[in-house]
Amino acid sequence: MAHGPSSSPASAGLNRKFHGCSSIKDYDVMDKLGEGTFGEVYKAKSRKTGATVALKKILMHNEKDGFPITALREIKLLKMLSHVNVLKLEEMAVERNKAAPGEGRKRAVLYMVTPYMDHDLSGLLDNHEVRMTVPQIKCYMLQLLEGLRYLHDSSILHRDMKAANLLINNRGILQIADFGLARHYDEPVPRKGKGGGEAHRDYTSLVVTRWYRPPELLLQLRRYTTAIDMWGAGCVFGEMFKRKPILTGNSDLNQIQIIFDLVGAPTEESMPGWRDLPGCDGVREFAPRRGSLAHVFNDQGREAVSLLYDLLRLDWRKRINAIDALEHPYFKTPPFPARPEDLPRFHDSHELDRRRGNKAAPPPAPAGGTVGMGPNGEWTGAGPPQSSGIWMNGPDRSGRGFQDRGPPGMSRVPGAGPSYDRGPPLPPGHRRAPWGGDGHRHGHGGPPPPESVRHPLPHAPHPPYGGGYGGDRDRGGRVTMGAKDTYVPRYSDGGRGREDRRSRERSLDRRSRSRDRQDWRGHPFQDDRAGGRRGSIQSDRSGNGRNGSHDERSERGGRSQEERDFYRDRRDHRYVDRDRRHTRSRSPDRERDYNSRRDRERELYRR
Ligand SMILES: Nc1ncnc2c1ncn2[C@@H]1O[C@H](COP(=O)(O)OP(=O)(O)OP(=O)(O)O)[C@@H](O)[C@H]1O
Repeated sequence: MAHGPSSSPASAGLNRKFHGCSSIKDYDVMDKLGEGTFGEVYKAKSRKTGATVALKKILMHNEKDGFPITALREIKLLKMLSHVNVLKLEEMAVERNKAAPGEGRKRAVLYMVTPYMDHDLSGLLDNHEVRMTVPQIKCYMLQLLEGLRYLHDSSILHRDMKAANLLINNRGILQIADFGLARHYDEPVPRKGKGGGEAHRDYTSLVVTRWYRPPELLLQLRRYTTAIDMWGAGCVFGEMFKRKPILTGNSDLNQIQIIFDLVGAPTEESMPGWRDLPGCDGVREFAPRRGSLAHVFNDQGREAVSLLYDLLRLDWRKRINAIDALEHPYFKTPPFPARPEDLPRFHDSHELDRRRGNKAAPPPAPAGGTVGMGPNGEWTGAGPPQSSGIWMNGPDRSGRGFQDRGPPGMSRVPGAGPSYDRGPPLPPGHRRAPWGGDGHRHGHGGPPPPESVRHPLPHAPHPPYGGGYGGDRDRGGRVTMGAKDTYVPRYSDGGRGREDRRSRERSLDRRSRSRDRQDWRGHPFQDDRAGGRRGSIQSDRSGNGRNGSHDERSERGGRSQEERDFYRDRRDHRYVDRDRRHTRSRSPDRERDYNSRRDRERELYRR
C-alpha cells in the first residue's frame, strides 16, 4: 500500500495488513544475499505467487533463551510500518525439522519474508557497471529522506543508517531496511524548522555502525534524537559522490578525529555544550581547524555542499531534520532529480558481493584509502591536508598535557602500529577510554592502539550476539565504553569489487513499471526542465519478481582466516554442535559468558 504525500504517514502506517505465518516449504530458496550476526538473507521464490522474495533467517545464538528479542523488536516495528520507502515485512515463514531419534525436540527456524530488492546501496556503489549521476543521487536522497521523515514522524529511531541498509530495486525504489537496532522514540517528533530538538531520557549509546556514527554519540551523549539518523543520511549522501564511505575511522578516536577534520572542531558556537558531554570529560579545547568539507566536495556544487553541511552539523539540535531537508534548494536546482522509474537497471549488487570480492581484506574495516584517513594517517580526500591535532588542552592522568601525545602517533608507518604512550598499566578490570584517558570515558588524548589490540574479533555486528559490539566488557561481562571500539562495519576496502560477477542480461518487464503509481511530492524532475510537472513514483509493494542469480561461490572460501576463527568461535558459543545435534556441557566460564550476554541483550532491549 502506497501513501501519497498528503496522507499522514504515522496514522497510515499503523493499520497495514500483515499476512501472518507460512511454511518455508512455500518457498524455493535460491542464493545467499547477505549475512550479518543477526541473520542470513536468502533470495527465494514463492511457490504460491511466483514472487521473488528475500528470506531473513533469524539466527538463534542463545538457543536456550528462545527467540532473540532484537528480532522480536524488528518484527514488531516492521509489522506496524507501511511506506513506499521502508522495506515491507510480508509475513514470517517457519521451518520445522523433525528431530532424529534421541535428539530431543528441534526448534523451529524462523524467516522474515520481504520483497526481493535487486541491490543495496553499498553493493551498487561498488558495482563498476553503475555510473551515479547527479539526478540519480538526488532521486535516491529524496527517497531516503521521505523514508526517514516517515519513520521519525512515526516516532521510530532507526539507529543503523548506512548504505548497506538501503535497498534499491530495478524500478528505482529505495527502501530503508534492517530494523534490528531500531526502537520507539519517546520524545516529540521533529517539526519543520526545528532541527532534531532535544531528548529528555537516556538511550543506549551503543548504536550505529562506527563509520556512520554522529559526533554526539561518539562523545557519549545518551539523550540523543532523530538527528543521529540524519547524520547517517549525510554520510550516505557523501558516499554516493565518492562511491565509498566518507568517514572510515579505524577506531572511535580516529572516527571523531576525521569528523573534526571534515567539518571543523567543535566550538561553543558550532556545538554548544560539547564540553558537558561525557566523552569530553576533562577536555578544555580541541585544536581548532576549519574543516575541509567544502574543499572535499567542491566538485558537487554549492547546493550539495550546503546540504552536506546541514546534515553533518555538529550541533545535533540544529542538524537539519528530514522535513526541512526535503525542501532543500539542492533538490530544486538543475539538474533535477531523476524519476525512479527512469533510472537504469543494473545487475544485482549486494554488500555481500563486496565482501566476497576482496578475500584478503583486513577485518574489520580498512585502515585508510578512503576519503578520510589514508594508510599513513593523512587526509586522502580532495581537500587540503589537515592537521591531525584534535588533541586537547587538558591534564591527563600523569599531569602531562595532551598536545605532546597526539600528532606524532598519528604518522603511522604502514603495517606497523603507531608508537604512542598509553601511560602506565591500569589495574585489572580497569578500562582505558577510547582516546587514552584514565580508564573510564574521559576524552583525553592519545592515538588509537595498534590494530591487533583494537580488534580481537574480525567484525562486530549487532550487539547481543557472538561478541556483538567490540565495546569493552567489565569483568562481569557488561559492556562498557573503553579501550576497544564499539560497533564496526564489515566492509572490505573496495578491492576487486564485482569483477568476477557473471555477466548476463535480463529482460525486464516494462509493464510492471506502470503499476501503483503515486504522486511524488511535486519535486521537479530531471526532464521537467521548466519545473512544475509532477512526477510519479511506483509502489514496490508487490515484490518485483525479477531473477538474477548470484555466483555460486563457497561462503567459506570468501572468508579470511580471522573471519573463519570468529565464526567458529561464534558457533562454539551457541553450545550446540550443529552437525551432530547434541548439546555440549558448559564450563563455568562459558556459563558466565552466556549469562552476561543474556543480561546485555535484555538491557539493550529495555533501552
Ligand atoms: N529484501 C532484501 N532483498 C535483497 N537483499 C536483501 C534484502 N534484505 C536484506 N538484504 C541483503 O542482506 C544484507 C543484510 O541484511 P540486514 O541488514 O537486514 O541483515 P543483518 O543481519 O541485520 O545485517 P547487519 O548485521 O550487517 O546489520 C543487506 O545489506 C542486503 O544486501
